[in-house]
Amino acid sequence: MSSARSRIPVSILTGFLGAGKSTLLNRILKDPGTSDTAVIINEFGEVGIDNFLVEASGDALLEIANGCLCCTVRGELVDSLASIMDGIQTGRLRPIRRIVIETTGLADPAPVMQSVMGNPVIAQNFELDGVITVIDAVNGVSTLDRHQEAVKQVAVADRLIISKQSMADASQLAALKSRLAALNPRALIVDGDSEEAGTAAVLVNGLYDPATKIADVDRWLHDEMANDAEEHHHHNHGHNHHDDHHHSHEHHGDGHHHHHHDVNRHGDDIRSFSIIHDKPIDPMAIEMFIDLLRSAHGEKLLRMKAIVALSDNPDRPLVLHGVQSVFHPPQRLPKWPDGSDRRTRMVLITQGLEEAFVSDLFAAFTGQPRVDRPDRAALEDNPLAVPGLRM
Ligand SMILES: Nc1nc2c(ncn2[C@@H]2O[C@H](COP(=O)(O)OP(=O)(O)OP(=O)(O)O)[C@@H](O)[C@H]2O)c(=O)[nH]1
Repeated sequence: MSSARSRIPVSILTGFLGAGKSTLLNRILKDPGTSDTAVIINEFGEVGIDNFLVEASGDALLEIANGCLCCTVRGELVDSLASIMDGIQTGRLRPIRRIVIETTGLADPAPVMQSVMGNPVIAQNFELDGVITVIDAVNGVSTLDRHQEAVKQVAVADRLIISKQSMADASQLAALKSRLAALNPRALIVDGDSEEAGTAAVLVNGLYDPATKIADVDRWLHDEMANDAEEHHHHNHGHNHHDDHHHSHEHHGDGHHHHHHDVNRHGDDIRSFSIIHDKPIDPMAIEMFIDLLRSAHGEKLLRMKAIVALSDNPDRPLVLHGVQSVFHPPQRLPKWPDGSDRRTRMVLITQGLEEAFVSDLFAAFTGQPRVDRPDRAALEDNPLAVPGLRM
């Protein structure tokens, strides 16, 4: 497997939090043209949720959890690719014709691309075929204004897929398109609602060619190469485990990241944490919890994903998706995806919003008493009793 012709193409699917990457991937994977495609998913929160929302089957799906592909688990990406290669060569895996890597919404795509292009062993067997970036038609422009990662994701793309067009108006869409054209004039723009967007062909882009991108991309990729050279000594950074029920992965310059270029990579105040709850929750309580969170701090809520056990019918969990202050209509699943674990699991990615605020609010609504915090009855009477809720 060392000749250039037999290298396996790798497509990177990226896009900001909640843009619609998993939704698109699910559609693409239904195309028979992807039957020999393996999928690597990187989950940013510490509770696996994406792995059962993406409907790939069996050994063709690998999940890299507990960290972000672009920094903490970069080595794992290389390991995953190596193990896929080994599996094919030893016959443990059926032959694979393409790999899709779905990055987290906050991933800086440059180091992910660099892992494929820059590692000599990996580059012998795999080639980066292209970057597909999903952009949400409703939140796209404001996301690009606020998040450098999103700008990078757009700038490096070979194909830009605009999702949620039916939810946007014509002027929003026009503004987004002109912004995209300025950032990346060469990328193909595809309507996420079109049939084309859900086909295997979308994954095929031809070799990534830094020379055809705007100058900034060259610089990021160049920076990553320089950083790689100095990174070899130290790339183990730990996670911040609080207690059994709340885990956080904080991306800020507090010493988690021992190599300087990772400091502030995701901005000072972006954090990810999860909430797990054992008992079914009253539907009204969850609704009020979401409403309060959203009305008070919607802008700071970069992403929320949850599967919730409701007390009215605990056999049919509720799936919640929030992106900034936009919440998609909740979906009631016919049954639990993985029979054994029926706990409520919630992953939040916030910017400038403390975990304690969210977990205290959740505790108040689910009847777990906390010292010095209003309980649910008090909150229903007077929502402004929540500390931090007054704007
Ligand atoms: N109306 C509409 N909704 C969409 C579209 N694409 C995605 N969604 C909804 O947007 C929400 C987020 O979609 P996901 O596919 O989970 O987004 P993601 O980019 O994988 O999210 P992360 O993994 O958190 O980064 C879900 O509720 C989807 O149903 C679209 O084209 N139109």
